[in-house]
Amino acid sequence: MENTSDNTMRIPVLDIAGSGTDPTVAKAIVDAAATYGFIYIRNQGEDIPVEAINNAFELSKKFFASPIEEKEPCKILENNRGWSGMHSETLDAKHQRTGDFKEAFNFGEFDNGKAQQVLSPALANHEKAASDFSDYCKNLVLKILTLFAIGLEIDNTSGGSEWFSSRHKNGPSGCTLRLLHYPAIPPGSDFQPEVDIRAGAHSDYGSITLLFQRPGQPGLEIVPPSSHPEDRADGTVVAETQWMPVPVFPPGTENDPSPPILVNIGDLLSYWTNNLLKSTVHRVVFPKGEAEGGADRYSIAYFAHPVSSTVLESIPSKMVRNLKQLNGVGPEGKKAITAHDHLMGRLKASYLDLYQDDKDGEEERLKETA
Ligand SMILES: O=C(O)CCC(=O)C(=O)O
Ligand SMILES: [Fe+2]
Repeated sequence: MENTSDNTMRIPVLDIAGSGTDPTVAKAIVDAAATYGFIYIRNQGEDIPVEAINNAFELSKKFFASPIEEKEPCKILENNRGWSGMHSETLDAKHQRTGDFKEAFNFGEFDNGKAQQVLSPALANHEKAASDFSDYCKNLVLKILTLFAIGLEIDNTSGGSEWFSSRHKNGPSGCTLRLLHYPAIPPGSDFQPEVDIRAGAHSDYGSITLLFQRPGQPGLEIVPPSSHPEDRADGTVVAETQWMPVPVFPPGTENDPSPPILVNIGDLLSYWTNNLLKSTVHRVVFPKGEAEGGADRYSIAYFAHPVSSTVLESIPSKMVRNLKQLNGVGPEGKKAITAHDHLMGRLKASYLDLYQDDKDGEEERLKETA
């Protein structure tokens, strides 16, 4: 692990433009995912045009600035699509006194450029742009998954470099494009800086997440996997969780036309790889020392999931299989579950309210979204 002079660890910054199947880059990306669970992908516009990212953020601003009467009709449903208002989500219920200081809008998968859900007027006017952005994200995900398969040396006879990417294509999945808005604190609110948080500590659910941040809007923090008590080789226990800030522009990228895209591993891919790739806990905090009220923060996340019917079977990679006894996490020797089962398990744990009165209609709806 790379240690910097101020004793913080640095998430690696990789440039994968033009390196579709380069084994050296593939090894580097697997290493980063196994050590940190987070990777910066430098973005100079080759994989996702800078303009497409800027436009997506403009659309996000327009949507969140629109009146509540326009947002209400697209409120989030059991299918995980739609708008969730301030404090409606509590990502770390054990430690939060109130819900996250954020609102969000989830787009599910598009079908031929059309959203399969209710859109507010602000979004409906730019449906095609949102769909194109979602496609850019998906293509970058497939490229990264190809590099993972190469880096993990998946048997060629079993699918080789296509092993993950082929399981993320040609079928409905839980892939979600999420716009996020963390408003400045309105004067007179009962915001408590010591306890309140923009997004509580959590890990993501799917295979990988792409995260887009804006210049001048920091706040993301991670718990590096190596600082977990169980990972300490000398057996010492870390008394407090070690949070490490994740800058928007890490060293070397300051002059890039757009911040690097953060890629992080979700719970499903961590499970699938017997915890070789790490699903890292992260959160979003209010920047310290900011003027009272602070500033709005916007981010965009693309949560990639395998096709819902994908069986999370053992991965034909020696690197992964060698870990099967070590971590006690993973599909080896367990009843096979699908990507859909895995996602539903995680969603239910986080959104109890949404699923509580839901016993009867549940089966039907699960079939619809599967
Ligand atoms: O806004 C961010 O920077 C992170 C958001 C996030 O972690 C999430 O939505 O899962
Ligand atoms: Fe997250």
